[in-house]
Amino acid sequence: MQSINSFEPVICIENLDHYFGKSQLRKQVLFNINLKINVGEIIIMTGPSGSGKTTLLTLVGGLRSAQSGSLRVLGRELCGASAKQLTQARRNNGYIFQAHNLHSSLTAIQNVRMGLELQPKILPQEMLMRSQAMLEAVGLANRLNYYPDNLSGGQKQRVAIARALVSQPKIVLADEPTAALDKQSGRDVVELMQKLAKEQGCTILLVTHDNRILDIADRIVYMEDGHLVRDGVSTIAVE
Ligand SMILES: Nc1ncnc2c1ncn2[C@@H]1O[C@H](COP(=O)(O)OP(=O)(O)OP(=O)(O)O)[C@@H](O)[C@H]1O
Repeated sequence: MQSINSFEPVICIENLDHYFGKSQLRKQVLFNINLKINVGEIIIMTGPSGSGKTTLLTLVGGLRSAQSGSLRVLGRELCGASAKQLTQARRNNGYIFQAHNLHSSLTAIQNVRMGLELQPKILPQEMLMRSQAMLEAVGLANRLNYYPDNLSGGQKQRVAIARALVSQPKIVLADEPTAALDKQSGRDVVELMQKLAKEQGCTILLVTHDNRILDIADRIVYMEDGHLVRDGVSTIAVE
């Protein structure tokens, strides 16, 4: 197995194309994407609806197979990777989605604990302790045994963040994490992600339409019609 050295970007995308559908219905949705993301960077990917942001995020996350070009994540080539290799790659990632995807029949702490289920060799007691510590870190120490239905939107998204980060993933992939939140909750959630990620030294790739959070990024990449048209340092100020 290849391993990443400290000089290699965490995510290295070269000449990546992607197609959906077969034969006459085949449609190209990503065109010659090139992007390098370094350890600890927070990258926001933005651009119009249908421009290919989620497709690119899911490819990086090993949630779908890369077909053409090169996509190296933590030193592993995902283009042409087997299902087993993709499963392996997914274990290094934390995922946060717009609709938090919490299990409604599990309490906050049980949901967070799910984030550790795939990790080998963690004792049940340690799982609980780490889940509790993570919920404390996101300000939910007094909500450990609440079910999602009894939490606000912002609190649910904080549980989802705790679940994504409890395994101390090297990469966090977030798709519209603030879309369902009001302005203040959205800001709180991304600032929390930023703080925890900096503490853990993890890299964040975040897709958003939310202009109010662009300033948390180290770099913003802009997608249009399947092309990555801009890649630059964040200079955006929040009103
Ligand atoms: N499973 C799929 N099968 C076929 N086409 C798809 C599939 N998923 C996405 N597409 C198409 O690929 C293109 C890119 O979609 P994608 O969801 O990546 O865009 P996006 O920039 O994330 O959009 P949004 O901001 O609305 O979420 C669109 O034309 C979409 O219709």
